[in-house]
Amino acid sequence: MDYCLETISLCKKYGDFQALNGLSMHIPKGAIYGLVGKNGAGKTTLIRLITGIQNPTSGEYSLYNIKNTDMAINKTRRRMGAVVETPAVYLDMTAEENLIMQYQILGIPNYNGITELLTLVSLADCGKKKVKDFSLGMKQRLGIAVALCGSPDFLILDEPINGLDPQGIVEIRELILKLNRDYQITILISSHILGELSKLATHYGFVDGGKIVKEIDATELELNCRKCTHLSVTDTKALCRVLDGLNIEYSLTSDTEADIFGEINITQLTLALAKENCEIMFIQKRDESLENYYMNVIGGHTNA
Ligand SMILES: Nc1ncnc2c1ncn2[C@@H]1O[C@H](COP(=O)(O)OP(=O)(O)OP(=O)(O)O)[C@@H](O)[C@H]1O
Repeated sequence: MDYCLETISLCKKYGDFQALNGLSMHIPKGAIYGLVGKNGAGKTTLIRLITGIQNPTSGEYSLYNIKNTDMAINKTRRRMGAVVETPAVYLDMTAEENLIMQYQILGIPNYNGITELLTLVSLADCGKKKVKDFSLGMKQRLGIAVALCGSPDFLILDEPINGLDPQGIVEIRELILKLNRDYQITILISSHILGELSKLATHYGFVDGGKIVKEIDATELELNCRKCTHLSVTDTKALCRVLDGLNIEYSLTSDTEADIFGEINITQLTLALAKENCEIMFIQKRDESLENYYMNVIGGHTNA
């Protein structure tokens, strides 16, 4: 497998505190890798190490097969863009000025790409506006544009949707998908908002107590998780008779509600229930699978 980033037993100590405790992870090229973990699990620490903001206490990592101890790592890091913690933007400058400044820092001789970048992050009409007047979502998108200035093929986003409203979340999601699909950018997203991650990620790493406790790709996760159809009916006894007759697995969750596992034919079920004078009041496909899976994986582990 061709990895964009591989870490081997990474450790980071802050004084006596072991923030990373032998973390090994593998991000395939082209992936959207969801780094999932509760507060304090070590996500930001990992990102600080791989972006070169801090050094590991022990262990190593390779970026595009270049080890962190290799002299070439600084050059290779230029293939990486990152938004760590809060977007690195200057509030008293306009969006355009922020991008010009980043171009200058990177030594890019002309500013031709700036209009395209602003368009890409849906800020084309706001280039001349001061960032202090931006919404949080706009600041986050500008932060991503700044991270994209050097045309990286690996983008790291630390909790990119924290604090955003639903519209802001959709805009960031669409941008991430576009960068991955149209620009072939590998993306690492740290988040604890599982429902949102599950709409994006092709791979997951579950981190707890400073180490990865499980890595899994989205297809494997799908196979491991049970989707269910949740429904509310007027008569659960009738529902049980019908489901038993159809040999369908289910679980009653209240006097009127049940979860049905596996694929069901809704028409067949509705007709069978009607014959028993039972009506369906409410029906919904549920996909809490990632959350359940996460709880099972994390269960039994505690922070170091
Ligand atoms: N500079 C530091 N000095 C001491 N301890 C630190 C330092 N930075 C982080 N830690 C501790 O290391 C642990 C991991 O922190 P980290 O920020 O990596 O977690 P996280 O998974 O990103 O959590 P969150 O979602 O809250 O940002 C935490 O217990 C934190 O208190």
